[in-house]
Amino acid sequence: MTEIADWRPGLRLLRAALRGTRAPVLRVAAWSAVEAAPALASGWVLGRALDQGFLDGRPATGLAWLTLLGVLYALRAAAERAVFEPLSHIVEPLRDELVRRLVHGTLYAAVHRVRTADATDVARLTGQVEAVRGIVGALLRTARPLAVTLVAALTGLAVLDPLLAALVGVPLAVAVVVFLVSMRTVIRRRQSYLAAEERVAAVTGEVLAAGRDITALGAEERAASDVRDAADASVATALAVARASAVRAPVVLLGGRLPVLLILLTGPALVQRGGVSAGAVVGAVMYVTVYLVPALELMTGSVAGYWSQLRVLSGRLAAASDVPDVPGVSNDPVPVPAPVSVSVSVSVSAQDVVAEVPREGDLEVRNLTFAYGPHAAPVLRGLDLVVPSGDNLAIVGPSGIGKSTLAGLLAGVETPLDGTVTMAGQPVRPGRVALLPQEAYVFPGTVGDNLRYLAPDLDTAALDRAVAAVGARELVARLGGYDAELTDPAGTLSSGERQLIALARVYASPARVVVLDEATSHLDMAAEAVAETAFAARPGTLVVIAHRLTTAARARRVLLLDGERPVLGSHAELSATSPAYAALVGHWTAQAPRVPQGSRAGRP
Ligand SMILES: Nc1ncnc2c1ncn2[C@@H]1O[C@H](COP(=O)(O)OP(=O)(O)OP(=O)(O)O)[C@@H](O)[C@H]1O
Repeated sequence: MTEIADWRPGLRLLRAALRGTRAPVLRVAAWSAVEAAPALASGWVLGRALDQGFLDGRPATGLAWLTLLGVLYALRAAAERAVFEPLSHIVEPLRDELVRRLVHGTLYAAVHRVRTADATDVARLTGQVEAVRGIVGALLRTARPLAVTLVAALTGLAVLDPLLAALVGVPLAVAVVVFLVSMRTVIRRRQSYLAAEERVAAVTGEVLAAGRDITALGAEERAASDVRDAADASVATALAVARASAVRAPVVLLGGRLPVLLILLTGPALVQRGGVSAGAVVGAVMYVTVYLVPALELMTGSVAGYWSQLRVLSGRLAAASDVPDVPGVSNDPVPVPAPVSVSVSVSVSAQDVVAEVPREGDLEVRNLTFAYGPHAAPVLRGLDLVVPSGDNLAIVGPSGIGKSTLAGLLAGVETPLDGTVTMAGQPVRPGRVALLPQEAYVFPGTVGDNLRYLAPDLDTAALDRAVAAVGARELVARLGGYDAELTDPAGTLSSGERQLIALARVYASPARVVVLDEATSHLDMAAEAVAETAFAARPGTLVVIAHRLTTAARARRVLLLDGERPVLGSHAELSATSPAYAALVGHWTAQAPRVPQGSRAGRP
């Protein structure tokens, strides 16, 4: 048997989603009080009209009381009209907030793989949000006046005559208890019904999507019987819900009709004995027939249905929008996911770097913090670093630690979340610093156009020197010289050839700082050595994201990004002092030398 799902997460979700609607809720409460006025006063006023007016031979007094009743009804009509506007201010934001939480929770689940989630889920769940919105709206329109009516009518009855109130109250209380107990069964069966409905949708979806395969395998019978079984189970659960809901009839009989019968049977005797007036008996009957019975019918009918649906649906939405609490991070109003990327807190020690006094042309990094997105964990945090003009710095570290991110920040193509990257006191910007990524871009045009892209006025002699320096002379000659047309560089040049052209282009550029982010990865080791040595000898600063031991060994200094504290030093120093660096060197050494990937002759 299905267990009733815990209702609390759903309730918490609804409460959280309704936060911020205090003002309209207060307005609804105020109008509800006005709406309740006739239910509170009607039986009592009718009793007075009879006892002090019509039965006492003073019809004018009786009419005056009835006029008061008319005024109360007019007020209620006004209140019923006025309450719609604040109701919409509760229900509409509820929908928006639920959708927001749901999409967030589903994205979180997809990113962190804590639950299976896809776009279909979001679509299905947003449909359920619409249902919840509709139900909350309906409950506010029905259950709210029902509750105030019940309370008001019972209060009015107790004031009118405590004995008659007891005659009504006892069977009513028993009926309410019976009803609440039966609600558990209704809710449980409704859960089964919802699950069965979803199963029908799932099975039907599978069969429709696999139609061709089913036909090819001759499995039509099997598929049809799967769908039939699911549909039969759904019908059975729907009938079970209907049977459980049928308890409403005895509840209304017990809590509504029986009290009327009791009043009518005992009323004349009570009046004759004295103490209870005829007006009070008529007033009590009015309370029960005009207010309590319809309220009970509503409570056991549509309100019970709405209520059980709301419990089931909000529980499901709560599960789908669930995002675990991250300490120190608020899930509300904008929930923050746990870190997606590998994060590292980077702070190069003062002795290592900050002691260097920056000079003109130095690249200066201060308290640099960067994250991909406002809610992602920082990839770099609090990094301080000075790269002196003319330096040759290799950045090393495990994959995903943030080397390329730092390269982008040094070149000014990424914007820090906090802190600065400056040259001569000015924030770096692309142009003064050239960043060469792993994927070299060669565009259709002449070889010369590509090489002069960053230095359009460069003379041929200077271009020759750049091409020779990075080791691209053979390639340029093979392509037909500077005027040779490259119509489809992506298709005709290998990755290594494209890297050589890009290296020559950056070498020839006026950039004072060059950042090579694995820009020689497709060259063989000899070609890489030529290019890196050329850049090291080039006036200006060189920063290389290193993927080989040789690159780190060639650099003047090495910045190791790993764990909480990055380390800076020469290759020899780090090899001797940093276990993490020694481990990385060991890893590089163990790797077989790469097969040349077409730096000169080879094609990918
Ligand atoms: N555009 C991006 N959006 C979100 N996260 C990113 C993005 N680029 C990188 N990251 C994440 O930031 C972290 C650092 O990435 P980065 O590419 O800087 O590392 P890396 O040390 O250069 O790695 P590798 O050596 O594999 O190139 C990684 O966890 C990565 O998944």
